[in-house]
Amino acid sequence: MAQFWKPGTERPRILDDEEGGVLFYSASPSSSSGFGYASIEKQRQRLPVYKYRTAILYLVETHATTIIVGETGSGKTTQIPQYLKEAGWADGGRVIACTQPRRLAVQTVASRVAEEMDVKLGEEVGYTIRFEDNTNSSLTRIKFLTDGVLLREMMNDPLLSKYSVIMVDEAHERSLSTDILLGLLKKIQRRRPELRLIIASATIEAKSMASFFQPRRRRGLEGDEHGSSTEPAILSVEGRGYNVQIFYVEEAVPDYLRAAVTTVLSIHEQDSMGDILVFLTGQDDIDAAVQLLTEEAQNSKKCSSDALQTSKATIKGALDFYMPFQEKSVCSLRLAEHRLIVLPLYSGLSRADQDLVFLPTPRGKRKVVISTNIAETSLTLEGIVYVVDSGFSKQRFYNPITDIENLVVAPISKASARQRAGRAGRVRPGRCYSCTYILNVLHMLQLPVSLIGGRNRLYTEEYYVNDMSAEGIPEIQRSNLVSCVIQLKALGIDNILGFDWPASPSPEAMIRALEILYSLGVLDDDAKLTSPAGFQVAEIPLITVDSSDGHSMYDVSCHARCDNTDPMISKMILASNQLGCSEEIITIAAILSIQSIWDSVGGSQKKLDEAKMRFAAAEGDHVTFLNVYKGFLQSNKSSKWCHKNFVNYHAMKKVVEIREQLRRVAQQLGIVLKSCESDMQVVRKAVTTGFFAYACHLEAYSHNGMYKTLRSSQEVYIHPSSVLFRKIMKGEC
Ligand SMILES: Nc1ncnc2c1ncn2[C@@H]1O[C@H](COP(=O)(O)OP(=O)(O)OP(=O)(O)O)[C@@H](O)[C@H]1O
Repeated sequence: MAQFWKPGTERPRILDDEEGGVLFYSASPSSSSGFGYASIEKQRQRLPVYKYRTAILYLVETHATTIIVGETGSGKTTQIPQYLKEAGWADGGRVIACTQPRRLAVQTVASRVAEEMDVKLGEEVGYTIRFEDNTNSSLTRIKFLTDGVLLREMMNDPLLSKYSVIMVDEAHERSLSTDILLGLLKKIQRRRPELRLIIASATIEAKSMASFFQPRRRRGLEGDEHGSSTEPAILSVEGRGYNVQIFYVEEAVPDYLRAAVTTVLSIHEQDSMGDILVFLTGQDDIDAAVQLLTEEAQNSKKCSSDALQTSKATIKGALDFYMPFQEKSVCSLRLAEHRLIVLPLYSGLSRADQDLVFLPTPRGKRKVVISTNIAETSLTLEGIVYVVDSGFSKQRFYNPITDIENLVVAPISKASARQRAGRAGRVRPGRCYSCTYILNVLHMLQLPVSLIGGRNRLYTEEYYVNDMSAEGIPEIQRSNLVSCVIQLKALGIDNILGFDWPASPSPEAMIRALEILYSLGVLDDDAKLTSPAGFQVAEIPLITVDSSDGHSMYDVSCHARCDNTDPMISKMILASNQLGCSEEIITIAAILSIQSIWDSVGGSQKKLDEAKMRFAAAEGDHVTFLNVYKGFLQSNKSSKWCHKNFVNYHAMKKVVEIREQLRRVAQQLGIVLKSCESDMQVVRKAVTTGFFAYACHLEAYSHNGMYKTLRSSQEVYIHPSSVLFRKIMKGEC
């Protein structure tokens, strides 16, 4: 059977690498035992990483960089910062930082560590994510933050001088921000030899990471003036919390979404109690899965008989429990009657909706969390026993020649699959039902992966066979680099092409990014930030949600990952100040940050199109968005109104949340908050000021709505989800 990972089998140990000068350190493997309901201190001591406490502290003391590889759930994230603090690394006002690629992980891990240390979150242990700083400058000693936020901190403190140790966690993810951060930290180390770096992950290629941190001019192991070695050390933490059994489907499944839903129902019918975590790709998939689960559960005999046996009081108790959050989710209410509580989890949800997944499951119920890869790393959801892995995620792919960035459903890497499985087995044994086997089958049969359920339209066999690595392609090599360039420029890195990257970006993408920034007036003739526009654009924090579960393919603009900067949106906001339409443009910017505000699941495509037409503006989607937002406010932010108009209530709540944050940023930048009332001409001008690089013209001879981009004569079409699609088809535009 084509299994690529079996739990229980020995993970290959990392060996000495004398040539590369990498030190290997291994303490005796730990034997993990059951946790039971031990005190928090006992639980901490039973984690595999505990046996390595002394070794970790020794390596951090004696090496500038330590790379720690340990199984998921072994205790890297929650324990190592505490060990460092106990050993005095936070004395004298210094701070220990631990970065995460995702905001949700930052918040949950920080609260767990605060709980373990029995301190109030925001004091000794705090966190910072974009727009939210829950730290105290004089009290906080352990700080969790996204890698993007740490990059932003460098704008004020380029050497990150308050930090004694920086732990870059989940480094295998190789997000854009992580790679920029790693390059900059390496630079900082040269200026601050006393700074300690820890690079941690369950699935990182430790040797290649170590060779990146090798000093260019080898100074040997005798060390620097601080008595520590500049050679990186690698530590392998052996052992895991609980066993996770892996199951693969025997044959290729035609539709991973249906397969995932069926697996959930069969677990529910056949397996013992325990919550289920399902990994799908994005909001659309997840909403569809919730819908399917509802329908299937209603047809399920077992569920119905269970529902009959469940006393009314129990049902009512469960409904009351989830009522504040579920009033809009009719599906979940119906499923609660069948003992299943289904909760979506993606970054486009408001924080309150995301928090639901952490609530304890009511007695006699089973919680099903359907998530994007937002839950793939660092999260511990206590009740999870079963993981169902679709084997896919949404990934961005940028083509610098056509300047088009698409977010496509693509196969995940082995590293991701291990991380997903690792969400089980953290507080009790678990099981992972993996659908990733279908990829191997297709590979063996030499079939294009795009055959799977028709969901992988842009994924070729050639890509799979030749390019897909065990760890996935670093984001920097498949992204638009506009936001990355502006960040480095803002940090005073002028020679971007000569920057020391862990993985080099393509020169074409880099040149294209420089071109765009120059044309936006953000960079001058010497490729330096202009004043004030360039600096202001760099100041506006990114407003898009995590791209990893992000945007529809319609949004081909440069939406970047969390806590970055999106210069086109920033430029649009700045332009709105002069044009007197900042209120409208901030609304548009907030909506652009959401995957979709439309509810595509509740009914037929025809009904959705009709609903869209009720808001449609001749000017296009941006003005249509304003109409939807206005309607939502007029309805008093009603979920019923959303349901009736095929508008996604969760998304609209998130829009309101982001809009508020953006208004605050705009005010800080001195932008006057002003509405242009009904003058949509100025709104269009502001949008064009930001996004003119994507201007295109309708080909006169074209009968099928073909446009060509002004810049590269690339053929493009209006996306079917646009309100202009119908008009163009009817020849009205
Ligand atoms: N919120 C929580 N509730 C209960 N137990 C938790 C919680 N967070 C962590 N734990 C326990 O601590 C263990 C270690 O978690 P930690 O996040 O430190 O592991 P890790 O090695 O960083 O794993 P990963 O790489 O998967 O994030 C978990 O396996 C779990 O047993």
